[in-house]
Amino acid sequence: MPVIDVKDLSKIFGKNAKKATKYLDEGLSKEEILKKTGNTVGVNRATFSVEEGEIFVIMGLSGSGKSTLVRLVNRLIEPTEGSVMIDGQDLAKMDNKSLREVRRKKLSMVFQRFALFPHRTILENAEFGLEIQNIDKEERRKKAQESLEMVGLGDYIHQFPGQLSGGMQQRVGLARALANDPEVLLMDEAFSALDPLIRKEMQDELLELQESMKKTILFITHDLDEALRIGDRIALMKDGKIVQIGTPEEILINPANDYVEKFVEDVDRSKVLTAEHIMKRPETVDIEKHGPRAALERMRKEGLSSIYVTDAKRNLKGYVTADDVSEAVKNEEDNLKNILRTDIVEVSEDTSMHEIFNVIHDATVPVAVTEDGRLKGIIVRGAVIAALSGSEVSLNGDLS
Ligand SMILES: Nc1ncnc2c1ncn2[C@@H]1O[C@H](COP(=O)(O)OP(=O)(O)OP(=O)(O)O)[C@@H](O)[C@H]1O
Repeated sequence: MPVIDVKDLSKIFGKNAKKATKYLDEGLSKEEILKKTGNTVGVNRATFSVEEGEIFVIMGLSGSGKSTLVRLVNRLIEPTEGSVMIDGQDLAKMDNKSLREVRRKKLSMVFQRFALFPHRTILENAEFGLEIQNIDKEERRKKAQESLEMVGLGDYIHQFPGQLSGGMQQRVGLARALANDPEVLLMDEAFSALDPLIRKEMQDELLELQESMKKTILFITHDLDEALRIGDRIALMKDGKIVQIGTPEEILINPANDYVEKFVEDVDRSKVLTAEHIMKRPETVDIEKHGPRAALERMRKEGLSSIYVTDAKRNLKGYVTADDVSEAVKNEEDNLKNILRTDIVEVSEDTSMHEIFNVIHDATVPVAVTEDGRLKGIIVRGAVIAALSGSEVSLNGDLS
């Protein structure tokens, strides 16, 4: 069951919501509806679900409806239509008390402007969420301190916000949200006020924290690079509508329409795509079963100038070239061992294209994708170039 399940969620601002909804059904644009009814379409029939432990990013330009959407998710604003389920519970069916409970215990919000109290210490700020839940002092101190330590502020707990840098203040905001130990973190442009370098640091830190804490995170941003960096999946919004939901790779490789394509046009693909997305199934021979003759036959059949060699368990042993194999056949050798070449660069599935590009740029050796020594795939030069330039190519199994 998804932790957050949103269906056909809409928000129309203004007094003529019914009429505006009708126009939406008729396919009128946000602008046309504003002209005709004076109402603003905040969110237009958004449907998505967020799985446990996932970082789901809502991304879009200013005014596309991100903040409205996140406020609908924690029901700070009432939807015009549609439903929000948190852990299978329908927010619309809750009375105020249960709603407050859900907001306090399950959902914690991290804001852009930190929203810290200037006259409270860092520790007192971090324990604020627990304080309003009437958790006793000792326990909330302990929890607040733990979460401050988690974000690397263990030594600053008695300082005041004004004594901390922007990045550190944002950590306090994060620690305050974490002290609640919520299931879901709602992060609304949480890093947008930070300098680019600090921002990147915070993104890294969030990803690192997430490795161990495995929260479900709904992250709002207008920054595409940020979305691509931290999102497991991204929902791209335009004029209140979600125009595409997908992993960063899906969005880059298969943009749903011209808008998305234009949007991602300038992205540095090499930083986002990894070996996994471009690796191909390799042709192999098994060194324990196949000699030069079998290898040669195989290469001729497939039109290859070289072929990978593994053992029966698919552990990568090396590769052999057609020339060497022909020679070995001529000399009636019965083993591939003597002609085995091992100058292969091994990468893992999550090695970035950027790194791979540097490798294939500098060397002519084949690149193999392995995991614990087992051959999972191969990287073909053409695929790297094609992926970086955004086009698809068809490939053969050649090593070059
Ligand atoms: N309270 C409101 N009353 C009327 N219109 C609103 C209200 N809140 C938001 N809107 C409108 O709804 C649309 C979506 O706004 P929203 O703030 O959700 O966008 P956003 O993507 O979060 O933008 P930003 O990044 O600038 O905050 C905009 O056209 C906005 O003008």
